[in-house]
Amino acid sequence: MGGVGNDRKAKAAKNQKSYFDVLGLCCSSEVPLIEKILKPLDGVQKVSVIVPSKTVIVIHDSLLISQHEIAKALNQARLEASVRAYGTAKTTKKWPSLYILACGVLLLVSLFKKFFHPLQWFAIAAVLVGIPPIMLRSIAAIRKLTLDINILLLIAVGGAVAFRDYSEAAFIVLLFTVAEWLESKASSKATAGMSSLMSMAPQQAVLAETGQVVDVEDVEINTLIAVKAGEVIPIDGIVIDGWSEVDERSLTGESFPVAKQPNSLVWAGTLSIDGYVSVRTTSLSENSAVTKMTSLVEEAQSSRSRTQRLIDSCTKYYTPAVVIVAAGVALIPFLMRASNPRSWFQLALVLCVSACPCALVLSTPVATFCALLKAARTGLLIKGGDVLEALAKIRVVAFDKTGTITKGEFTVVEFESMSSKVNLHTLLYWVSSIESKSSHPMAYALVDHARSYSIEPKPESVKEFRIYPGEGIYGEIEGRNIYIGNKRIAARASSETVPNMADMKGGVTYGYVFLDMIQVGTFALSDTCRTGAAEAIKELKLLGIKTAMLTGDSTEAAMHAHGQIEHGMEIIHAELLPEDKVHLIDSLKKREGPTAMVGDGVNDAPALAMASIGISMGVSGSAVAVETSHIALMSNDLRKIPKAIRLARKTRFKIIANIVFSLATKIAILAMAVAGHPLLWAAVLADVGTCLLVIFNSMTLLQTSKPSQAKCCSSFHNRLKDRRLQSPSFQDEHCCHDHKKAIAVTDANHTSDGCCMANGDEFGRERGCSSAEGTTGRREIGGCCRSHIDGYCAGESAMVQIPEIMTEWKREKTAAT
Ligand SMILES: Nc1ncnc2c1ncn2[C@@H]1O[C@H](COP(=O)(O)OP(=O)(O)OP(=O)(O)O)[C@@H](O)[C@H]1O
Ligand SMILES: [Mg+2]
Ligand SMILES: [Zn+2]
Repeated sequence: MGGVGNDRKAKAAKNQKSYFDVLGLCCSSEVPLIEKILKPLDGVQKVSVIVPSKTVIVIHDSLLISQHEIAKALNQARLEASVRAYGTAKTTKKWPSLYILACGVLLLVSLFKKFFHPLQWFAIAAVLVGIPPIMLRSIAAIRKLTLDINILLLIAVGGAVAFRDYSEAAFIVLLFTVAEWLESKASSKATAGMSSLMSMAPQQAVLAETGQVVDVEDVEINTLIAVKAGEVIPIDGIVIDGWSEVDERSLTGESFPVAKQPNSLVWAGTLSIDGYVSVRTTSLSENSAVTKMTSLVEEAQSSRSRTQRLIDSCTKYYTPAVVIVAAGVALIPFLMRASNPRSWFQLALVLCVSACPCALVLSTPVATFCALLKAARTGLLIKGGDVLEALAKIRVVAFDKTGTITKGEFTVVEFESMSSKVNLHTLLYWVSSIESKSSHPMAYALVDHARSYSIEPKPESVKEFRIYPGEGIYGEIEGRNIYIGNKRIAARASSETVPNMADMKGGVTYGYVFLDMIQVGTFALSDTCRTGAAEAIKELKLLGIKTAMLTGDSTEAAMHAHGQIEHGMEIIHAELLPEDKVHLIDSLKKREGPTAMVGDGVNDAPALAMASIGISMGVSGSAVAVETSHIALMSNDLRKIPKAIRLARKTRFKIIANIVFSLATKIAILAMAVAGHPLLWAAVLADVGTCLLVIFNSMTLLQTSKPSQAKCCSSFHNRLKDRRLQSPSFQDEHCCHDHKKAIAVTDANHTSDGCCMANGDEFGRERGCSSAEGTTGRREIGGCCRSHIDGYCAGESAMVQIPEIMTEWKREKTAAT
């Protein structure tokens, strides 16, 4: 490890990010308190508070202030803070504390005062046992000049005691402490989800050459690391040697293992199930996809959505206003010597308790948090509550073609020299050398094609290189000017009109090679649509959303892709320049309403930025696209898009329900109080009860919605875990049979699980495994023909999804031979 690594480490050690579990954080009204405590401290740079999971994240200079000092500062305000060890979820209080229990028992005893009057004093004891934490937090809040629920509650309890309603006072204290405990239990579930995101990547890596174990922060780019079966990959990289199956669920949400061989990309935080691989790292640990993902989820948490900002600014005035009114209600009749100051006083206390806006304040962030967490777990990175809100309103989804609807993995169908002066070998050498400087998906295919003729491209011999977006490329090699691209580049290179090749063959992308104004070559490329693209478009239609295809490719290629996705698109535009895409998105936005754009970032980053919501094809997409987009698909499964929209709509519904519910209860309690029934205990119950209900209502977003999928997958995972204990009989087939219907219609994962029987024609067509083949006795495994498996490995190279069933089959086969 060189000096750079040490420097970086020194820097990292200085600016530390620490996580604290703050159990005493009961509602958003305490956020300002925490900020007021921490911000003035020396060395504290940034404080973000995640209310739903009771987490405080502090970026601080570890030389100036330690984690423990920060925790201590929080604990002085009785916030029950503790430093969260890396990646561990906090241990939740399974049982309420002894104080809460004692408070409850004492209150119960006091209820027998009717039989023996002095028992009423037990209620006072109950208050005394239960109130200290509330009192201490109130003192801290008063010191920082903030008004929070603890103070309001203290006033209410004080009032009840003043009226000698000892049981009522005790009841309020008990209600509040029990509710707090329940809340912390509920939020721990959310925290667990969050820390499982955080702890995905291990902190140490094994160097492949020496076997030495080092901290991941010390591992530099291009270091060889070793990953054994059962280990989690520590840093993003590329497989150099070995073979393994990797469970990428943590990152992509896909629950099927992915086969990795040399040249496959692997991601930090994913689990190597079997085999051994050595990996050359391609990023620093702090830049790996999973680290970015967690920091984005965190950022999304601390950035507030529009609804939330609105609520926050309202409640800023609400609490003080209600407290002032309450004071007026209590004091004015008293000063005016009204006949019954007691009932006025009670009304004032009810008002006071109702001044706590916690349920309303929680209504958006908890729902947003749960939705974002749920999304992240399914391989969807949504950057913030605002995006979620906008997503629910989307009317049109526009798709880029190459690399988005199609895989962007071209194969060269034809490559011909058209001039007697240039032989094929030379032409391939020129073309591949120039193309090796381009990152267009077509370029990779052409370079590979040349390699298949044992021609090694030499990018260093290309003198001048230019990219014409939407047209092609230009390069000077060995003193010759060469243009490669579509009809447009042909027009640029020469004044002659080129023959329209699409008339001759159909449906593939055609290219031209020009040498000094003369056409010297043609080529034809083909690409296949992604699995699930057709389904995704159908789903969007069901949601009432229009779909559009915007492509820079030829009309023929666009129509060909359109045919493959069952003619589902409503709007198609081909032969677009990057700026045309931007204009089209703009006009779609004006004409149809909020428009989302899905792209891979090759030439469509400006369109992604113009769209109401830019969705990028995740890990395989370009880095720019992932940065500029609002949503990133961690796996390239387009079916995640309708899923995301459903989630967004559901979240919006939950938020509205939360707001209506929390406002309605407040209004009901206030109305009753004004009408002459000031029920203090009911006001407290309504306050803490709505808080809890809002949390539980939002947490239902975390649940998995499809029971059929859950069933099949969970049995799959159980087998994955202890597969060695299980007999290798093919229960998979069984599973697929059982879930046949559900799988064929709904489940994203199962189409790739090697179960063609269930998926019949569709599968066969997509994988090049016709049903005819299937029936001619080649169905060797789980009802899948053999050519199918090969098709898998060949077709999807890096992102192959070889299901367990196939591995097991392979293993059995090797055992047999
Ligand atoms: N490096 C290249 N080599 C050969 N042809 C190219 C190259 N780059 C672009 N072209 C030609 O220009 C056309 C338009 O390219 P552009 O990148 O705008 O769109 P695309 O990626 O093919 O399609 P989409 O817009 O759907 O992603 C391509 O279809 C291709 O014919
Ligand atoms: Mg593209
Ligand atoms: Zn409250």
